[in-house]
Amino acid sequence: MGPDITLERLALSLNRVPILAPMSGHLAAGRLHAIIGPNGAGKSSLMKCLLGLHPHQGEITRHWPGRPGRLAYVPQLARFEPSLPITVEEFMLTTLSRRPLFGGSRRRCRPRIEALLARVGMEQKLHLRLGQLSGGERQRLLFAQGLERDSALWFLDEPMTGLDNEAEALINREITALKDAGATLLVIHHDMNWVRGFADQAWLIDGGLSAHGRPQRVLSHYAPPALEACA
Ligand SMILES: Nc1ncnc2c1ncn2[C@@H]1O[C@H](COP(=O)(O)OP(=O)(O)OP(=O)(O)O)[C@@H](O)[C@H]1O
Repeated sequence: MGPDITLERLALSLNRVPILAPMSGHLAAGRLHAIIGPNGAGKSSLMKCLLGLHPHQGEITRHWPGRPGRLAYVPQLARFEPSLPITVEEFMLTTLSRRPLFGGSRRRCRPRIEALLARVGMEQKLHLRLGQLSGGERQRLLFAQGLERDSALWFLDEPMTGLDNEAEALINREITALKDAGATLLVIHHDMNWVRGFADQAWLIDGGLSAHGRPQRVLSHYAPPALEACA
C-alpha cells in the first residue's frame, strides 16, 4: 500500500522567482491524483518538491501504512547520455541484481527482464543502447523499471508523452493494476478525458493550488488553453 502525503504551506521560489505560492493539502493513500494546469504553472516543480529535488519551503510528510516502500519517478522527456555504453538489458539488470556485472546474474535475470519489458511492449529492444531509444521507448523503459521495483508510490510526469496508442493502452492497464493494488499515484496530465477516466482526485495548479477535489468538480473550473489554429 502506498503512503498518504501531507503538504503544509509548501512554497517554492527558484532564482528568487516565485513558482509556487504556499499551498496545503492532503494526498490520500492508494488513490490516483492528477496534477493539471497550464504550461509553466508549476506542476513539474511541485512534483520535484515532493521528490525532494527542489529546495522548497514548508513541510511535506509521507505516512506509510507499514514499512516505507519504494518510489518510482518517470520524469517528463527523460534523457540518457547518448554515449553511455549500456544496453536496455544492462539497465534493467542494475535494478534487479546486486551484482549486475556478474555473468550468472544476466542469465538468471533474463526471463524476468523479458517479462517486464513485454508489459510495456519493449521485449524486442533488449540489446539496444539507452542512447538509441526513442522518446516513447525511454518512457516505457522507466515505467518498466518502476514495475520491477514494486513501487508503491509513483510520480509520473506526463507519462503518455511520445507514446503510440498501443503503448498508451499498455501503460493505462498497468496504472489501473497499480491503483487496484493500493499504490499512491501522482500523474501530471494534459488530457482532461484521461483525468476524468482515471483520476480519483485532481489538483489544479497555477502558480499554487487553485482547486482540489473530485475531477468532475475541479474540471468545471478549468478550461485548458486551446491550441491556436495556424492561419
Ligand atoms: N531554475 C529556474 N529559475 C526560474 N524559473 C524557473 C526555473 N526552473 C523553472 N522555472 C519556471 O518555473 C515555472 C514552472 O515550471 P514547471 O516545469 O514546473 O511547469 P509545468 O507546469 O510543469 O509546465 P509544463 O506543462 O509546460 O510542463 C515555469 O515558468 C519555468 O519557466
